[in-house]
Amino acid sequence: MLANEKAKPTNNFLSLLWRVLKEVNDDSDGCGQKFRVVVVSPLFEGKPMLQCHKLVNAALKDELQQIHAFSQKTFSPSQWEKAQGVGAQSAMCSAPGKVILFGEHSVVYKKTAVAACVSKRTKVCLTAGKGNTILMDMPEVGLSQFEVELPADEGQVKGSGKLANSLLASLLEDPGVQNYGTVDKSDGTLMQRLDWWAGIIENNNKIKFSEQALSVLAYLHSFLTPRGKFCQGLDVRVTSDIRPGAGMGSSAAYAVALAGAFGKFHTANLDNAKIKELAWQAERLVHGKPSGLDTTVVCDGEIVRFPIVENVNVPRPAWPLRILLVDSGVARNTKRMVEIAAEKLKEIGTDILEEMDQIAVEAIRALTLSQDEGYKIIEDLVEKNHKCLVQLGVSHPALDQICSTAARLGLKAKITGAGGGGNAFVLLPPNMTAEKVQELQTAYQADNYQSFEVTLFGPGISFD
Ligand SMILES: Nc1ncnc2c1ncn2[C@@H]1O[C@H](COP(=O)(O)OP(=O)(O)OP(=O)(O)O)[C@@H](O)[C@H]1O
Ligand SMILES: C[C@@](O)(CCO)CC(=O)[O-]
Repeated sequence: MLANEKAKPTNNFLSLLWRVLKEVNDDSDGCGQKFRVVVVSPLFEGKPMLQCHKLVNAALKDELQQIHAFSQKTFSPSQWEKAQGVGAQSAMCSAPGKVILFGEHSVVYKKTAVAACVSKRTKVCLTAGKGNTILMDMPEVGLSQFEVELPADEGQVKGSGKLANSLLASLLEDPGVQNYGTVDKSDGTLMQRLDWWAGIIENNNKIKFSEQALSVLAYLHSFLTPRGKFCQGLDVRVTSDIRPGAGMGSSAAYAVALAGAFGKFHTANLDNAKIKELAWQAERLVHGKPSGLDTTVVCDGEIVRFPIVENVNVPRPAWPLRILLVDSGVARNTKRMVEIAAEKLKEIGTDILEEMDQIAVEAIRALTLSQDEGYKIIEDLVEKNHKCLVQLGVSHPALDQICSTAARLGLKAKITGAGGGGNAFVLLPPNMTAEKVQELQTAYQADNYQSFEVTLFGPGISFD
């Protein structure tokens, strides 16, 4: 049996292998003692086959004692790509979610923000499909086995024109788009392709709340396919453990992974700057006015200050920066929340944006200080930033309740992301014990809020 996501191995040995293997073939009829495996690792780069096999055998020394038969094929990533014909056949890319520590909303007005990526990820797999069918699986947004039959040849690509024109009006007018070499407003073929996709979005009754997701796909597909064949079947599978619309950057992770996967599929060798640009454009379809913070942190990983200041990196603090994410369970959409903040700013004036900028700048400084000094400052800034977000009108009674519970227990909390629902985070003291964290979580559970301590920092975009 060829192992795939559905047939994910359950016993310990196979689960361990799963992280490094491309394929596990269980030939044992269920007894778990006979396996053929394919291992792809950068450790094999430049090494003879025998040496690679020895590395695998050494890594699995204990497990191999319990197995009757074990055969392996080893590849370095470049050998694997060659063997697979990647670029023509398949491409995979994943990106993490993020937590905005300070500066959401004010960053839309070019004020300073700081965000870190988290260990939860979204993965996009593209595989050349059969015939002309595009098959999409995006369970996170309720699209499963969504099929689009492409015309047999390019000459038959004709659209209705309505939605495509409005998409194009907002996208192609932007000078950012022009930086991507293949986009040319006067390119009739490109316009027709986008128009055709837009027609599919408008006319298919299977698409309800997930229009945005498909729009993003449509956009990227249209823009990147000039490098490939437009009328070509494709399986698109998006898997994710980031809940959409909860402030954890699901749309950025999706957009970055999609841009990376399409770039790879068409062997376009996009660098991170191009991937970020494409992902930002895709986010424009979802948000309307994204700052670029989310796509930047999700692509670059670790922790970023935004807008980027050249030669200024934000290092991870030398002490454990710990947060508990608490999900209000209230759905909202970022685009609407950005509009609400904009309306509020007209009413209360823009001085608050300067205050929010200073909070983020001070936070970046505090992260470089010692634990005792830095943590105290960060605590204070969490409270101040949350108050500003409340003034901007992007809180919600559930988020207020989450922050009051934290306050009752002597802790500081704030909205993270667009607000209006989604998550808040509670800043955890660096030395807080597991029992105390559990007590806090139990308090949230009593109010029906799910919570979890999230792992901050770590890698951004990945093609493994
Ligand atoms: N796994 C996914 N598959 C397909 N589309 C997704 C996926 N995750 C997110 N999206 C798209 O992103 C939209 C959610 O974006 P939105 O900006 O409202 O929330 P968010 O990114 O989770 O929150 P925030 O921007 O505050 O961090 C979904 O409606 C969908 O269009
Ligand atoms: C609300 C916002 O600041 C963050 C959403 O994660 C919007 C943006 O930066 O684009």
